[in-house]
Amino acid sequence: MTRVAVAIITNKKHQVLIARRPAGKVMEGCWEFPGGKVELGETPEECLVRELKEEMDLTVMAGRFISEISYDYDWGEVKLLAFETHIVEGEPQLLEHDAMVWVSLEGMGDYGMTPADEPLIEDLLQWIREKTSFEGETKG
Ligand SMILES: Nc1nc2c([nH]c(=O)n2[C@H]2C[C@H](O)[C@@H](COP(=O)(O)OP(=O)(O)OP(=O)(O)O)O2)c(=O)[nH]1
Repeated sequence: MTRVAVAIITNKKHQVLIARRPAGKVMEGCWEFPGGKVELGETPEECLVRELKEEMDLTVMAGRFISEISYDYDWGEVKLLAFETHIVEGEPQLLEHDAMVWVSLEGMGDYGMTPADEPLIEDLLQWIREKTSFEGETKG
């Protein structure tokens, strides 16, 4: 089983950053959350700091754990671990993807996300509803 840490990065409009896997990779053309395989001796949070620097030249801080999803591909099982992730410094660059977009979770259905992401998006919808209603309350 491969553990994969994925970054849920939101902007002020509550849109989430997704990026497209380039030609030549498995699932080429699929959209995904930035992130990657957790290496030996590394926490998922450390993995996100490393991967976001490598993939997008972003300095990030992994925050709260949101949800995990296991999915069986024909080449093996992946477990996606999703964390709320904050940009500390930088603008996202396309170093390993061929496109990126900020999109609302409701609009994500229009993008062909990787199959493992589909059940995760359900959890994220619940998470963002709770988050935005909480923010609404604290704003008075
Ligand atoms: N980053 C990311 N990976 C995902 C998502 N959904 C999903 O099934 N995956 C899979 C694709 C890959 O098999 C794995 C992530 O590994 P990776 O990005 O480090 O590796 P890769 O396959 O792109 O390339 P490689 O390093 O194995 O050559 O998890 C997602 O939303 N984000």
